[in-house]
Amino acid sequence: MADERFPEIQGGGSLILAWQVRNKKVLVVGGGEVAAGRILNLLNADAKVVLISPRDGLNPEVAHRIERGQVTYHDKLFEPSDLDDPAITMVMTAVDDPEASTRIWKLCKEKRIAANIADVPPECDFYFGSVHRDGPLQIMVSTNGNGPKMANIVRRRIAATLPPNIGEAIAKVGALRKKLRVLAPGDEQGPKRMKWMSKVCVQWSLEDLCEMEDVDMNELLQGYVPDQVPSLSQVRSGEEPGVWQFDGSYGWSCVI
Ligand SMILES: C[C@@]1(CC(=O)O)C2=NC(=C\c3[nH]c(c(CCC(=O)O)c3CC(=O)O)Cc3[nH]c(c(CC(=O)O)c3CCC(=O)O)/C=C3\N/C(=C\2)[C@@H](CCC(=O)O)[C@]3(C)CC(=O)O)/[C@H]1CCC(=O)O
Ligand SMILES: NC(=O)c1ccc[n+]([C@@H]2O[C@H](COP(=O)([O-])OP(=O)(O)OC[C@H]3O[C@@H](n4cnc5c(N)ncnc54)[C@H](O)[C@@H]3O)[C@@H](O)[C@H]2O)c1
Repeated sequence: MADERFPEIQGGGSLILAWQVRNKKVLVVGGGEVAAGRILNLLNADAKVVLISPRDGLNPEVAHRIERGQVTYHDKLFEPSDLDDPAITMVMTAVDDPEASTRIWKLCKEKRIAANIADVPPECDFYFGSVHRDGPLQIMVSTNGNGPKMANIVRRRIAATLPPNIGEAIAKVGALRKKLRVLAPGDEQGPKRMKWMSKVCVQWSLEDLCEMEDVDMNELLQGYVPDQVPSLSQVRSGEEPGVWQFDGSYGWSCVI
């Protein structure tokens, strides 16, 4: 029976997460075009990438990453012992050899290592999606295996509707939240902190958030204790929010 108070379950989706791989070892097998995309995503997430692929099949982008020392490279075909390092948290294969792929997948399952075998959905613990990135903002679109190209099209459409400065505004909010946690540390402040931050995000325009400098943040934070959210112009003029100030203009009102 449906109960309007709670969301209906819609099975068949993926659990979409933002996996933190910073400084964690991820093994990539294969050095073609698909691997180049995987490596880019991993490096953007600050992972330590270990790449196994014979030099003669390297894609130019992958070769560039190796030259720059952005990945740890082993010029060879995959061997089972490559999975012996217990620091490996994830494996991605993008090879043009389905049998090798399946062997690697089985070994990963024995070792309980999460794996993505490009092009073989039944052998994926996780799928990739189409990602839009703007500074700290990431948007991933998944069609859950139905239409990867459609994921690309939807992602582009979404990106086209976003304000151009949204990433910058979010970065400023991140800096403000950091400062707030220093000013008002502790778990007991949590609910007040969260409410106040939400108000700032709702009441300030994206333009004002982008414009916010370090000194403005410090001034704005003065509003935290009295639970007020002054606007950027109030912050800059030192006005208090909600306090009427004479702006130099007179108005008339007639009540008949
Ligand atoms: C999103 C993206 C991310 C990325 O890989 O980075 C991604 N595929 C992308 C492109 C793409 N892949 C393919 C085409 C050719 C056109 C077409 O088939 O549509 C194009 C288009 C192109 O190349 O432009 C071929 C293809 N892909 C898969 C199969 C196997 C199969 O379906 O059985 C086949 C062979 C089908 C066949 O033989 O017919 C499988 C998967 N591909 C996924 C992700 C996962 C599901 C994501 C989802 O459903 O949303 C999943 C399940 C597993 C995985 O690989 O993680 C990236 C776009 C990024 C971007 O441009 O923004
Ligand atoms: N999921 C997707 O989005 C998607 C899109 C296109 C293609 N694919 C599939 O992904 C796979 C890779 O595609 P590609 O275009 O990058 O292929 P590619 O042929 O350009 O590259 C394959 C790479 O794997 C290396 N390789 C082969 N066997 C190896 C082994 N045993 N150990 C280590 N390295 C090995 C090769 O030397 C080469 O560098 C293919 O199966 C392709 O059909 C997936």
